[in-house]
Amino acid sequence: MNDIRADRILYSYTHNKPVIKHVSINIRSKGITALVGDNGSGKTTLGKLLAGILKPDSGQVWIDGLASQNMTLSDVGQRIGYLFQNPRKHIVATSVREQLLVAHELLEKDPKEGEANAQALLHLFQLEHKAQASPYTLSHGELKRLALASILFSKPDFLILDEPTAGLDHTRMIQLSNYLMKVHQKGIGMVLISHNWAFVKKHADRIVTLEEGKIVHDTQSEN
Ligand SMILES: Nc1ncnc2c1ncn2[C@@H]1O[C@H](COP(=O)(O)OP(=O)(O)OP(=O)(O)O)[C@@H](O)[C@H]1O
Repeated sequence: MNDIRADRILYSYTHNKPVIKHVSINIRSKGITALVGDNGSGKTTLGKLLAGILKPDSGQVWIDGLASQNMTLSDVGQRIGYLFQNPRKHIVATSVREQLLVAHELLEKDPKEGEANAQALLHLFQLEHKAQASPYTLSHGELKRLALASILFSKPDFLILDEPTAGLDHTRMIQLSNYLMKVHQKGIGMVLISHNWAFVKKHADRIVTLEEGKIVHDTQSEN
């Protein structure tokens, strides 16, 4: 996948109150970029704009060379996996296993291949014992892992993860770290939106700081 590029994007939820103010940024498709900043500085909004979930009021976001305005959610979903801050937003099925397979079935792909992929992800995210359980009975950490697994199921080229460590205990956080490193080694770049400084320092090769809807720092990390 090519880089994601934002050109002077402006975005308001409420008329004339922009929360993203003429932001330009080029996100390298193989890198790990952290978006940091205070609560309300616009990180989630910028993440959704870069993911093509929100469309800018003015300016342009280019995803893999295509203008986000002209892309459907399915177009962007095939390229970018977006993890919502609230993992419940991902749940569309009545069992953990089904949650992973649902996109595959919708696309009418080979069931055997889907089953093998689901099994591998359940194993990786230590959810095998919950395969038949309802997603609504999972703990927050389990739900977060399921949400990540369901994003990765469709093998996106790029990930945008909004607060991936929130609600995870130390052990789960280390597991997530290890997993993201494996994903990155496969050439998948990501944007990490996070308040977890240790996590950001460990993974990001670039740290972009937002303040009131503007980029105020953009630094390469020592990684
Ligand atoms: N759906 C919405 N409707 C109206 N205003 C919104 C909406 N979502 C966010 N905002 C406002 O937009 C601004 C930026 O919010 P955003 O969630 O992007 O910030 P953030 O940096 O991700 O914050 P946090 O660290 O708390 O997650 C805030 O002032 C917020 O109140």
